[in-house]
Amino acid sequence: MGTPVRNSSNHEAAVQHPPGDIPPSRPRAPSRSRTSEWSPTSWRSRPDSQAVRYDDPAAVERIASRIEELPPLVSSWEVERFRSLVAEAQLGRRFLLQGGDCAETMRECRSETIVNKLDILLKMSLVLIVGGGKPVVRVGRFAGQYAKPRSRPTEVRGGIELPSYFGDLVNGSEFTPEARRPDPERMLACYHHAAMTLNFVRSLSAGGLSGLERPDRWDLSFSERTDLPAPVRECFQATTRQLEDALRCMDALGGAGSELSRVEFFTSHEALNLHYESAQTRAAPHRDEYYDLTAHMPWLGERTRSLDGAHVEFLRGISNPIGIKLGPSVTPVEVLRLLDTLNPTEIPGRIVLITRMGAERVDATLPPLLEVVKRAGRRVLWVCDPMHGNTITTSSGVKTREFAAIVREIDRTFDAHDACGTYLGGVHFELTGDHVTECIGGSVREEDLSHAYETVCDPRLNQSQALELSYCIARRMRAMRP
Ligand SMILES: O=C[C@H](O)[C@H](O)COP(=O)(O)O
Ligand SMILES: C=C(OP(=O)(O)O)C(=O)O
Repeated sequence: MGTPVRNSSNHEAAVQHPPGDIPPSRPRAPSRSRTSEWSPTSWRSRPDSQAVRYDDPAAVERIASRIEELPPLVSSWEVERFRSLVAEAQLGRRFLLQGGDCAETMRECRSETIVNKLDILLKMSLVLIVGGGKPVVRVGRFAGQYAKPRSRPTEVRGGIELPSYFGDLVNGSEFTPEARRPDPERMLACYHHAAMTLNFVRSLSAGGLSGLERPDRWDLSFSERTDLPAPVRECFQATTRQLEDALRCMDALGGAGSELSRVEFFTSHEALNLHYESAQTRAAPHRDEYYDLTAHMPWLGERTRSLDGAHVEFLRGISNPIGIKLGPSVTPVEVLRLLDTLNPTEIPGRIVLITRMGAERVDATLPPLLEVVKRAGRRVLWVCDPMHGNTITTSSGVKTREFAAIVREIDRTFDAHDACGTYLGGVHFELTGDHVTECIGGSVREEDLSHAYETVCDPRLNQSQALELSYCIARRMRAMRP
């Protein structure tokens, strides 16, 4: 990592850590003195393939300075705790569940939407804990997932060409010149919406599992489907019985003390708009470490992982755990170079490699990556994102994903890890707790997509599809247990 250049305005408040919380000294962040200088703004000298073309650069600076003064959204000690959990997951002791919107919007910063999102993530995690047999680290794609990388800078509709929608942090999704104009004020508005979301998430999480409905009220009709092979159906039904027993048992114990009664959520988003990310990047008090305090886990996207690019430069200097998306075009050598650059001193819990190959390409593309990382003895957490490699467009031009392809990618990813002797330690989904019709599968057929197609970017799993997936994953985790 580069030598950090300190700047008096970007220090996290010098407060004491809460008693009993993770002390700041472990594990130490890498010394950054070996390579070139790093600062929260050193990314500005590097190419950024997704750079936003603002027409008022002075306004961008003004807004970024304001965000710099505002309180951080998360704290460095929460990030450290998260890192310690990721480190345990890297050793096979935990499983990470990451999920939320493709593109979070300010309009959907509503209590019902947030409650539903937490509810589905909580239910899925319960299925994985009880059915899969591992403690689960819950990570939301929320409270900051407002910026989207796009394949093309502009979009054409009816012969009119406008800038693409790059997420609410940048512009509006409506197809008008006014909405699509990048507006730096949106960074501040999104900061406020992230803060409101996080505030509500924190207060809901404090209630633990107490608000969770019992499985007998969940929609588990998928587990009765006669087209499921009998052993799968039996496994699903056994998982439901186990869940009911576990919750009854927890009630009897008063909910205290068990893994099931502790509900912790961490936040994540793609660290895409570096004006926003660097404005909230602070040095921890009395330490030579910087944290991006917009989220516990920022990630590097498939479109922004170029080794000499701005995003790699920014992420190499912060101490948060970071996700790295890996698509089918990445080479084993590139992966090793990313690890050398982003984790030169092998900090436990630092790197989460999120593979998103596409169901039909996993078998050819994943094993060489697993082998090279294993042979190099690098410590990473492998996570499967079965969404981004499986996007298709219907003949009427609607972006969707097939549930069956998503399950196939997960199954093949588990197979590849089994064959290589590596641990698949997490999954990453675009999902919502609402009853949308964006992905095909279960009760949603292609002709139903228009009923409740609400995403502003890519299609998300709905509540029942997401729940069914958690059963499929639990089944594979169970098989993987010694
Ligand atoms: O979520 C991922 C990307 O932002 C999204 O798939 C890009 O979509 P596009 O190819 O329509 O730009
Ligand atoms: C853009 C995303 O994914 P990827 O970088 O893998 O395409 C995403 O997860 O929002």
